[in-house]
Amino acid sequence: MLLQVQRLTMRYGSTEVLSDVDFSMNAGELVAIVGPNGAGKSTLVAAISGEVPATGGTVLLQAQPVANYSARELALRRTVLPQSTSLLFHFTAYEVVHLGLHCAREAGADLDAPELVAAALEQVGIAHLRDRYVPTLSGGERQRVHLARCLVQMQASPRLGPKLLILDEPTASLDPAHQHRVMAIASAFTRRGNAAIAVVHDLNLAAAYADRLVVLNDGGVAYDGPVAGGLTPALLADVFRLDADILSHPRTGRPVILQSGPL
Ligand SMILES: Nc1ncnc2c1ncn2[C@@H]1O[C@H](COP(=O)(O)OP(=O)(O)OP(=O)(O)O)[C@@H](O)[C@H]1O
Repeated sequence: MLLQVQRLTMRYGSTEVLSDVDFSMNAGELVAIVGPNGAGKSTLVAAISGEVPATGGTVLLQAQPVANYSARELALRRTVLPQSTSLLFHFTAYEVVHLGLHCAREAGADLDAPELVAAALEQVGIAHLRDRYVPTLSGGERQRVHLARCLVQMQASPRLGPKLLILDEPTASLDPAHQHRVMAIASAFTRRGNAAIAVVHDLNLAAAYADRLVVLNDGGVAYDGPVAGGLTPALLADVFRLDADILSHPRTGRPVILQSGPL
């Protein structure tokens, strides 16, 4: 098991945001985490990434508690694309993506860095922006620079086993085609023997790409399983207060959520 979240409890002050959450994933899976605003999705991924210590319970990455890894050891095993990035220093896109290699270089890895960086820029569709300064890029372009940085970071230590890509609302500032592209990149990453977690609000995007759906609500897991079983009108009504029908995509057979409005 690549990731095991065991009886995770997260509290801010006296407010309990997550209670006894259990959740695990294998290499090869793309898990979409969905849930209403304030359900605890970002809190869950912050605990999984080791950025915020668990109030209670354990998060195991490659069978070791995330709390036991040093920052560098964690950086070689998992990467996080946050909702927004405030790294606005005077670096070019190429230089920011290149930063993804630094943890591995210090660990003594032998890397053909320029090729890896160029391939990642190409993969996220911004090869033409490689020499632009990141603060001058649009929000969506910047988001793709950081996705490329994450991809490079996860190639930096091939000997350390399957990697975990954590995406917290990765598509928020992207146009529709790029939203699909990011999810397809995450999916391709899992097919190379890794795993990815994506927090997404767009249920259709989750339905189109995820292998598994985890629905968070009221501090706990309301559903954990195949996408098709989870996205029912009853669950959408209960958890999201949403009036919706579920159709089947005529070409892919994946669920399509037809939203009529709030309940
Ligand atoms: N640093 C903090 N201090 C106090 N409360 C917090 C803190 N961070 C988050 N919370 C609260 O914890 C709850 C869960 O927040 P979280 O950001 O994890 O939810 P989310 O599901 O990611 O929400 P959204 O969909 O709006 O991004 C919310 O009620 C939020 O107000």
